[in-house]
Amino acid sequence: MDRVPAQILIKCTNFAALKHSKQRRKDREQTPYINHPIGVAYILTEEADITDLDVIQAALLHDTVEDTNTTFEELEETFGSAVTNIVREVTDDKSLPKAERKLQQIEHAPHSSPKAKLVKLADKLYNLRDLNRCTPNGWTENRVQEYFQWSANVIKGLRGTNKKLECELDVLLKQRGVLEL
Ligand SMILES: Nc1nc2c(ncn2[C@@H]2O[C@H](COP(=O)(O)OP(=O)(O)O)[C@@H](OP(=O)(O)OP(=O)(O)O)[C@H]2O)c(=O)[nH]1
Repeated sequence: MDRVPAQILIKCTNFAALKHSKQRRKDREQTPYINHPIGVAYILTEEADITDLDVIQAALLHDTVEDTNTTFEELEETFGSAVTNIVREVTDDKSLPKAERKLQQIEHAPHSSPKAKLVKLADKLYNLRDLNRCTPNGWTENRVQEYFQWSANVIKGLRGTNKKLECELDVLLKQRGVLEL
């Protein structure tokens, strides 16, 4: 029997919640990590009017391989290749040194698929808003500013994908006086 959207989305949400269950965000309140992927999916549905189920599923699952013991094979078996390939596109290679990883995001952004670009734009929007809400433990003001600048360089390669998300990001970048290099 065909599964309806509610079943598909709750399956993803439950999978991500179990995988991220022991993780917390870096903010003072140590917010449960799952708030982030759910928030990214929420930005896509509520602010960007995205209804594509593959995109919403990928948003819910986008940090499972990068930040938990989840493998791409596990995602393929559980959610299929369309969703897994989007997650693959937005997953950093954590075996690389951080500077290299950050550079790769800038380089890969313009070559991503439109669906992966949507997830990336919403991910960046969530993280930049989060930085304005609360500075992560141990971050200096300079590190926050550097994160905004680096994000602007990634966002440059994602443009032409979704007007609403890009406008929201522009407001945040402008407030910080950040220009795209
Ligand atoms: N703003 C903010 N970010 C937090 C918080 N807790 C965890 N993060 C995560 O931290 C990452 C940014 O921190 P960095 O020091 O630059 O990167 P790293 O954790 O990957 O080494 C983001 O990872 P990411 O999702 O992989 O995104 P990206 O930075 O690679 O795009 C973000 O989701 C928080 O409280 N506030």
